[in-house]
Amino acid sequence: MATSNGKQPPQGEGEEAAPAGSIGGYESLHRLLESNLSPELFKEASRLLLGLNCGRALEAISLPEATSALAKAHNFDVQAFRFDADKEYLRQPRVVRVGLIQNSIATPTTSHFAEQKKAIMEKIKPMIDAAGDSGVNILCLQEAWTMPFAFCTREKRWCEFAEPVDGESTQFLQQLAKKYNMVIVSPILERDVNHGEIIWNTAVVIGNHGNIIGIHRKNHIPRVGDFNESTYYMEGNTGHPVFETAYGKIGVNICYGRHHPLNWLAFGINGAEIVFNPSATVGELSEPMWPIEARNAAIANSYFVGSINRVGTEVFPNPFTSGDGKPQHADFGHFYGSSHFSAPDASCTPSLSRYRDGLMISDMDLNLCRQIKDKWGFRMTARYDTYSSLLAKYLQPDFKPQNSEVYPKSQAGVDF
Ligand code: BAL
Repeated sequence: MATSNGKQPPQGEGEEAAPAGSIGGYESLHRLLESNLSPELFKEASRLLLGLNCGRALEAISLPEATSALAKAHNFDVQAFRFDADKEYLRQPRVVRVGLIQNSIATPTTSHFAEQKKAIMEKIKPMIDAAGDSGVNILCLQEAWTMPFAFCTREKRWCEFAEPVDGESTQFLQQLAKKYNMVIVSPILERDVNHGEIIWNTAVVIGNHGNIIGIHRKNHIPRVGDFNESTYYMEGNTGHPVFETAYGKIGVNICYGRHHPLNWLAFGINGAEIVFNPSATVGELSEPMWPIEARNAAIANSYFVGSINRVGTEVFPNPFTSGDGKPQHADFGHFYGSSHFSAPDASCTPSLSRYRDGLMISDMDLNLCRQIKDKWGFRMTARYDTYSSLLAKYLQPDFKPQNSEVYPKSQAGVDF
């Protein structure tokens, strides 16, 4: 159920310009197609783009009026869909309601840091209330949600946004987790007070009783485009933890880690049923990849994936360059939102807007994970022994790729 019609007509002559980040005035590709195709054609396009769950298109689910009222009052979108599983003889359905929040920053990056943080918390509070009012069991926020994604600047003053695992933002969310009996995944900039106050890109997992279940630190740190995150933090040291929550087993693959299939695999091997991908990424760099990588991870690992990306363009006081010879600039470009869920059966929800704040909710029957494992047998047929020995060899200094130079032609002239 969407609160905004999402069908922005293309801007005609003299009309105000299309919203920044829209697709010619439309919120998303899905909305563009919905507005320009016949219902029959749109249904076919949706089938091809979003797949089918249990043989049918995903059904939207209706939410309480309180949720719609909050969305309208605070100008964010809400969409909600349901993933079913086949009925089983020996197991009851295990339906979990999961939410994703995407948002822009709330004040300019030139504002006082305390004001920036406070304004973001005030902005997402009604969105979390909407999730709570809707009965969301597990909610995930976006990467480094408490701050602008300032890691392009290489300026170390932005480290002041870093906080201990049990710091201000965790305390803010613990109250809401208890209030709504909701697990909350909170990706922040962590100040590791027990290890020289170094900084990590960390997801704090807060239990539905307001307890801190655990943390995960971003495993893979980008050195691409303006993403100068390696200036601030190192690769994580927490492995691939899967957190046993009251509602199911969850993992967190933070942003750039989505480009690494083995990262996704490790969470699957550790038993994840839902893996969240809290991210911050921009169109020119990654948008063609965005709908593919998480969906493929869900398929390959037979689990659900919740992909979250922030929205908006964040302009910083001091220009910087990407070190690519191009002119200096003061922003990353447009963070394109497009948060969505992917399922193990290759179906997925439409995406949230490319430019508006939004809450995406999904009911998912976790029984689907094992049903797809049984159907496709990807874990069974994975031949991990083959790949683990190849990787072990690859790590040796004297490794040589298996190709014709290494394996001389056979008598018949056929390469091995
Ligand atoms: N935060 C890194 C950007 C990307 O992987 O798309």
